[in-house]
Amino acid sequence: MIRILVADAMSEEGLAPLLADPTIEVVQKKVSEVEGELDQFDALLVRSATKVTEQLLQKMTNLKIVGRAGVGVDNIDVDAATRYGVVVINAPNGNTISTAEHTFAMMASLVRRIPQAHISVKSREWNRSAFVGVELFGKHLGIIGFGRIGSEVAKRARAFGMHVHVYDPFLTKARAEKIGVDVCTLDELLAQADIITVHTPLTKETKGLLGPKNLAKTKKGVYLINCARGGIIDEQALIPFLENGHVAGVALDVFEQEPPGDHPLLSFDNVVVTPHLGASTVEAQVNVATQVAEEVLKFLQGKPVTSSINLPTLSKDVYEKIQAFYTLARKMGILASQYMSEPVQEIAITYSGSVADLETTFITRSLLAGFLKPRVASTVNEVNAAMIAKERGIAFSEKFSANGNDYNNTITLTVYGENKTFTMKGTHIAHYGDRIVHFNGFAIDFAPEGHLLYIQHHDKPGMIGKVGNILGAHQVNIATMQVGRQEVGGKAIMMLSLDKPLDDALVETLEQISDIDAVKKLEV
Ligand SMILES: NC(=O)C1=CN([C@@H]2O[C@H](COP(=O)(O)OP(=O)(O)OC[C@H]3O[C@@H](n4cnc5c(N)ncnc54)[C@H](O)[C@@H]3O)[C@@H](O)[C@H]2O)C=CC1
Ligand SMILES: O=C(O)CCC(=O)C(=O)O
Repeated sequence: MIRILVADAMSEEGLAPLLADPTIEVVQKKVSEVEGELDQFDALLVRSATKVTEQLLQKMTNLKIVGRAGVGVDNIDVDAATRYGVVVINAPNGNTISTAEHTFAMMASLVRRIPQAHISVKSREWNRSAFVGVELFGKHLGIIGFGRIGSEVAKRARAFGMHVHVYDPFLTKARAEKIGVDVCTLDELLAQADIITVHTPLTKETKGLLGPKNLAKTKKGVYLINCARGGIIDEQALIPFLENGHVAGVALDVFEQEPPGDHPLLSFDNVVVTPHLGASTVEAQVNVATQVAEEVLKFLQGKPVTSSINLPTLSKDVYEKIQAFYTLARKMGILASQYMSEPVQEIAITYSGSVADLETTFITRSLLAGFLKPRVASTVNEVNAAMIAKERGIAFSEKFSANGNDYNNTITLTVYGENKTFTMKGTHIAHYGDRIVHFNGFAIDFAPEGHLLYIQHHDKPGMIGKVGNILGAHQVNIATMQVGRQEVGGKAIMMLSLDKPLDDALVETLEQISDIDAVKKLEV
């Protein structure tokens, strides 16, 4: 039974695909309520309240995926999750419209002083002259961060007759022209805008982006809005600008600390606040919960996910094309790791023929994961394989060649160890399966599956019989046997596929046979 912990409040309608699956148990409780059973969950779904820290990840030893029902993953230690091989996904566009609309609601509230007027009327006052606002029509709106939400805000601003100026260092000219916005530098935006709204993630570049220096470059009487992340507008820096009237008003949905407690900004009449409500609409909550539930379900069924933060994103089409090579690469990694039972410094992979045209990042990660698995005590998978290889000083590289070496496709793997170098070549043949066609310098043809026994010997009559007799005497049945040699009478190999794993004692017996140089059990 798969167990999923839904640690923050989420739409039941959105969770329906998980709740309907009889193989899944969904537990809707806070982390603190399931402390004793944290090691039993396969997936964890959160919004922004639950902090997915390294300590929590350490306790959730069976965890495979964290789903964030929303955009920002700043409440998740993604680096730690990656180290532990836990996939992190989010729901990037389910709450875009809600947050853009909330930004507009904040903008209107700010310039028409709606919250202040509301409180006044509720206090039984009728003071119309105290709440004269300004129009949005004809005003210059500066949008910092022109992604999903920023661009939806721009569309609405144009419908209101506003002039839109955009600053986003990662915005391509083509996209800006397509949407028809005025792209400018940050300084130009600060100098022109009557209202500035921020829609970037919180990064080390955007933290304090509107701090003392940049606030001083804004127009006198500017309005500021933050419905993105607390800290993009420096809260402390705002105070003198509000006190001296340079900033006419601020609308904040997000805070550096949430909840903000008794924050000095809350005492200003012209500071309008909401408790992180950008995504809090029925529609957005259904959207994000549905997105994240569907993605988690796909992941747990072994299908590709499209909104991962720490895995390369794959479309269904691409996944279907690479799936066979992904499996072949994993098996090659496992075989090579067992064969090279010594420290390795480098893994070189060459993709040749049709596989060279595919998205190979995932295939390479699969090979690395297969290679590292027998060597690493903790979870190793496509999420953390590259990171673990790096940590352990194993360099890896990819090369591509149009020529498939007599096959439609091949993956060639070379592992450089402290004492030796090992090479293997594999291919995938449609409707037939995976084959290893080159192993340790020998041309051969075997399926990388099950209990394999590699024997390196001298090419002499009777070798197969000697091995067969010993295995037969110990009731070990040989399912298949492939042989290869470099030259007549020279070095040769046998690759046997057995019906059961071999005892170490039997391996030692086989090693005693004269003219046998090496015997290795390989389990795939
Ligand atoms: N208040 C709320 O409830 C919600 C808040 N958010 C927050 O809103 C923000 C925007 O979300 P989306 O539009 O979905 O993200 P997005 O990723 O689509 O857009 C972010 C944009 O910021 C730009 N950017 C990055 N660094 C920048 C910099 N140094 N200067 C200027 N631009 C920069 C990026 O190029 C990108 O275009 C995020 O912080 C997200 O967490 C999102 C949903 C709900
Ligand atoms: O879950 C929420 O309500 C917060 C949404 C949010 O901030 C985000 O999606 O980045």
